[in-house]
Amino acid sequence: MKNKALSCLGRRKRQSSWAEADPERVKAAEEEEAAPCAAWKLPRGGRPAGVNSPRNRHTTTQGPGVQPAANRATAAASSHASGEVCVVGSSEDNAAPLLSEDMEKYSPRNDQQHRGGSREKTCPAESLNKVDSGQSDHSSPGVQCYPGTIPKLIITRDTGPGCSQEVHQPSSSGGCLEPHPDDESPCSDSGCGGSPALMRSRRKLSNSSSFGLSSASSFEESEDDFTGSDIESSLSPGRLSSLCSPEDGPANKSWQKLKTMVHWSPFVASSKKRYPWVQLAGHAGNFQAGDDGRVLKQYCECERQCLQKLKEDVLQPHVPGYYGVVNKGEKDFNVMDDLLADFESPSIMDCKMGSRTYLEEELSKARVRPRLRKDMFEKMVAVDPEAPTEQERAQQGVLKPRYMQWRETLSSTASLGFRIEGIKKADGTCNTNFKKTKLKPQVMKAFGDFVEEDTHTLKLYLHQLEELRLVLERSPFFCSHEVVGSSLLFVHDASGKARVWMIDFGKTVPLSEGQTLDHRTPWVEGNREDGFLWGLDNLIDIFSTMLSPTPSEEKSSDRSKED
Ligand SMILES: Nc1ncnc2c1ncn2[C@@H]1O[C@H](COP(=O)(O)OP(=O)(O)OP(=O)(O)O)[C@@H](O)[C@H]1O
Ligand SMILES: O=P(O)(O)O[C@@H]1[C@H](O)[C@H](O)[C@@H](OP(=O)(O)O)[C@H](OP(=O)(O)O)[C@H]1O
Repeated sequence: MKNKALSCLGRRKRQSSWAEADPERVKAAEEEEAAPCAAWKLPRGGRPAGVNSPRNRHTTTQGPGVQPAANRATAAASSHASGEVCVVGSSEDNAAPLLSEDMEKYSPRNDQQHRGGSREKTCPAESLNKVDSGQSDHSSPGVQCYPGTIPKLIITRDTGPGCSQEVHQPSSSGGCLEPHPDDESPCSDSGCGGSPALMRSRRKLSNSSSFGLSSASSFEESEDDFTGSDIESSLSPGRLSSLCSPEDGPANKSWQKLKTMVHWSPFVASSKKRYPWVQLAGHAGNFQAGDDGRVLKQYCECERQCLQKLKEDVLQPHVPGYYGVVNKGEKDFNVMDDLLADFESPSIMDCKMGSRTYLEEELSKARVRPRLRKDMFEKMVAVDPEAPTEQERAQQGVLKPRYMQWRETLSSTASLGFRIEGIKKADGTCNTNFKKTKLKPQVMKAFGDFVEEDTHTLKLYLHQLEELRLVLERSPFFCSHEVVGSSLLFVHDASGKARVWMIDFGKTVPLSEGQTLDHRTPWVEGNREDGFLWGLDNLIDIFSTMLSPTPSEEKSSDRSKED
């Protein structure tokens, strides 16, 4: 187990495509926003059970986070005058902007107890322990100053998809903060000072990343990325098929090759049967093939604890089965069910859940050790060259919370409580260009495309989501954990099966004894709410809307009844 910490530290993210949503589609979606129902055409189906159910308590685009977020922005704006605040996000964007003021003003009040819950070095909570041990008390709601230099956190002023503007205050530090390989939030690879950039830079850079391949990593190829040609020459059992989007621009040629391979040359991804393994999102190199329909995921203590606890929870049927830790080569892995194993040429979608994608402890850490992320700066520039502030440009780096918030407001995370990370369809095509998929009509289009506009599949998914919500609402595990960065994995195939599972517990951490979350209350730092159920409510609402007849369909149906 000596590599536990390293295994999480060493994770590396294959960058998503920079060539984001097709402007035509964005424009169309924006137009459709005005008439969302009409924008969506599915073969007509009956209104499924649960549609417009009173359970959908937060079924508007705005959701519960809007007002408080706006309030926070307003509050921050006034505090800004005092010189403590850095920048204020737009109140229209539904985001829950984290302000530097917030970072200093609030703190997770129950963290001491919370941290006691986790002893392992690799758990995010543990890294927070280290952070706080040398830190002054942040528990009072008054402005608490960390006795060091904290670069101002700059909040994206989001005026719509692809339209980022920032206002910024000069950093008190004035200088560039060097990334540091130490001080990492091990499990999450996050640390808000960022993943260990130096460590990362020692690794071979992903060719695929450079041209926008999203996250597809290799079985038994866990450390090295490969180019299209690498893959082509790797048509051997145990290799992973790497996928990218047809919209990825310069990668098109490689993508074509990959697509063809995926389509025609399935690899052995499991001894259970032959099929191409697909990793739609996440950190490259995190997965390897296991036996008997199982996969090995790079060890993370936090995730181990969750998967272990989930074996005893009502959520168990909705998460991958867990089979402990194995050591392979120099590394430890968590062994879990391969959720694709029982499908033939599955279509897969990964939706990252929640209104926030970083843990509260990551913020605490950022206060203590703010680190600039060059890789994140580059990812930001690739999507929107105008996004970084002058200062960030000068520093060629951004703080991780700033990047994460920018991603959240650019996509639907902040406004809907979930975002699409990637979609792979049965024909092998794969799209990970969803960074700017933010508006409901855009999301609906993506979902419609994913299910090939098949009402039956949509209904199955809706049913699964409603069932999952019921279970989540009574799950002891769920109410006692801050669930951040977890995804819903949607899988269906031509046989008529469609399933949804919850995956990725690398940033799911226990609350303090007796504390619970409802996962719908808007987040204010310290309350640890994650917006997971709010996002699920919105997902359910969207699936329901897609299955509802449009007003014109209703009219014509009324007319035919009259006739
Ligand atoms: N048990 C599983 N069975 C099948 N596919 C899986 C499973 N777990 C993960 N995947 C695939 O791998 C992708 C990434 O998974 P996951 O989110 O767990 O990785 P990660 O590296 O921890 O991601 P992140 O960067 O969000 O922390 C998913 O989108 C899915 O395609
Ligand atoms: O999707 P993108 O734009 O590539 O951005 C990544 C995404 O936000 C991941 O969720 C995050 O990993 P964690 O959730 O584990 O923090 C990763 O941080 P990282 O680079 O520090 O791993 C980011 O780079």
